[in-house]
Amino acid sequence: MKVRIEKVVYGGAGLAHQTEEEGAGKTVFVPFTLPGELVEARLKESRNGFADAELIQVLEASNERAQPNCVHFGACGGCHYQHAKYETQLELKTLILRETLERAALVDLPEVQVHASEAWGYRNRIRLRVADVEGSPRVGYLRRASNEFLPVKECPIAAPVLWRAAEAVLKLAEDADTARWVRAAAEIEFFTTKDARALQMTVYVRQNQVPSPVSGFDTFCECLQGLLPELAGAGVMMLRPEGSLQGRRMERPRPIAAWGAEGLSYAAAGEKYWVSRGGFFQVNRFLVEELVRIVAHGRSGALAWDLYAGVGLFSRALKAGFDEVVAVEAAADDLAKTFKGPGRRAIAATTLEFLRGAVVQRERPDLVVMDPPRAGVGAEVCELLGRLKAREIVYVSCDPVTLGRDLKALVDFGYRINELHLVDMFPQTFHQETVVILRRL
Ligand SMILES: C[S@@+](CC[C@H](N)C(=O)[O-])C[C@H]1O[C@@H](n2cnc3c(N)ncnc32)[C@H](O)[C@@H]1O
Repeated sequence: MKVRIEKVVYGGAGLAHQTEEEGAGKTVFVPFTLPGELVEARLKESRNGFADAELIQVLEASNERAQPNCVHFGACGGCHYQHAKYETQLELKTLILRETLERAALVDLPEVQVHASEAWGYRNRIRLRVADVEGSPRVGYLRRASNEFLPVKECPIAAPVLWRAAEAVLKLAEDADTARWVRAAAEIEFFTTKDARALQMTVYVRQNQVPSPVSGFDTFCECLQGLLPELAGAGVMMLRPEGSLQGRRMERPRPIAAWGAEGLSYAAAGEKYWVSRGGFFQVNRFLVEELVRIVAHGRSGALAWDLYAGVGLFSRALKAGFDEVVAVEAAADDLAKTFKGPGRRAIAATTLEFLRGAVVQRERPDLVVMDPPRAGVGAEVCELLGRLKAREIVYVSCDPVTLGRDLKALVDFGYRINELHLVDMFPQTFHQETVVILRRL
């Protein structure tokens, strides 16, 4: 079938309508296409009124098309926009953000301020799968829209040291002393600092494949460090056997071996953050400073709350302008160790637990910063914030759909959207990071 792409939607696909003759005007989603393009596509899956299609060929290409930088683009599930020039990716994301917020019934939106990234080599963390291909271990990601392993030989969105680390691990599969650790690994995660001088590795091993003795992990890491001097520390996490009933419900990896440093000291925005192995840190090594500046710079008052604080990235920057900063984080081990001293309080709690208590105490911060996971903050958090009446809220979001839902609730509780920032933390992918500044009316 031939269709003309009208726009690109959240998720990365182009949207088109089938002709009346072919499909009674049904909406079709075709990946790797751009607005205005005429494409030939094959229908894959049809739902009520919608269909997913596979791109066969571009018949009339957009001027915004670019040559993908990675040989795996299209097959790999990681990237969605390498076929578009970087400036075009930013425009697409801006349009998608506006449209998603408007669909959530938000009106009078301010202009979107766009903050671009380096387009390549930006990721400070990658998590690779490891699988045997024709007798040799290979690393890779998941094939697009499937659970199938895709062996890869490059990942140009990752910091080069991360890919060098993957190659060094595979090299150790050639040595009888170290091969068992590579063969036992189900997944391997690498995390590096902004300057790429230090690196952490986490090896995920299935319970029924743990090499014995586990003490041999030290030798493995020492050999790896010989090839990769940046390696500062490493650990082994045990996963439940694949397909086990418990594993499917909730898989909590358990540490079973460790070598070297337990985390990395990550220098960003004039501070040093301690990130334990496996702990959260913003993934784009070039945009962290910009993100911190948008969230915290120039804000001041008596009391600020940093909800979903992670390692305290925003909390520390906020301390420059506030007498007291309270950082709230559900997994607060690193935060509790590092965010202390006069005017600094780290609280190990969920945001909801914290806010329920704060309402009872009648606390009233000047500023609330919140950076939740994809699911957003949800209805009860918005309602409690509506009662707490902070002067300003800064909402950092990685999902425009849940953001729209939460913003609508906050607007209904008396807030106005003053600034909208698109901070492109994830170039080449459909993922987008938004910072919204809300003020009380
Ligand atoms: C997107 S990260 C943001 C971290 C931090 N703001 C930063 O920039 O480094 C979300 C954080 O929220 C934490 N978290 C998840 N659910 C939570 C909850 N219900 N209450 C508090 N923290 C939560 C996670 O552990 C994670 O550290």
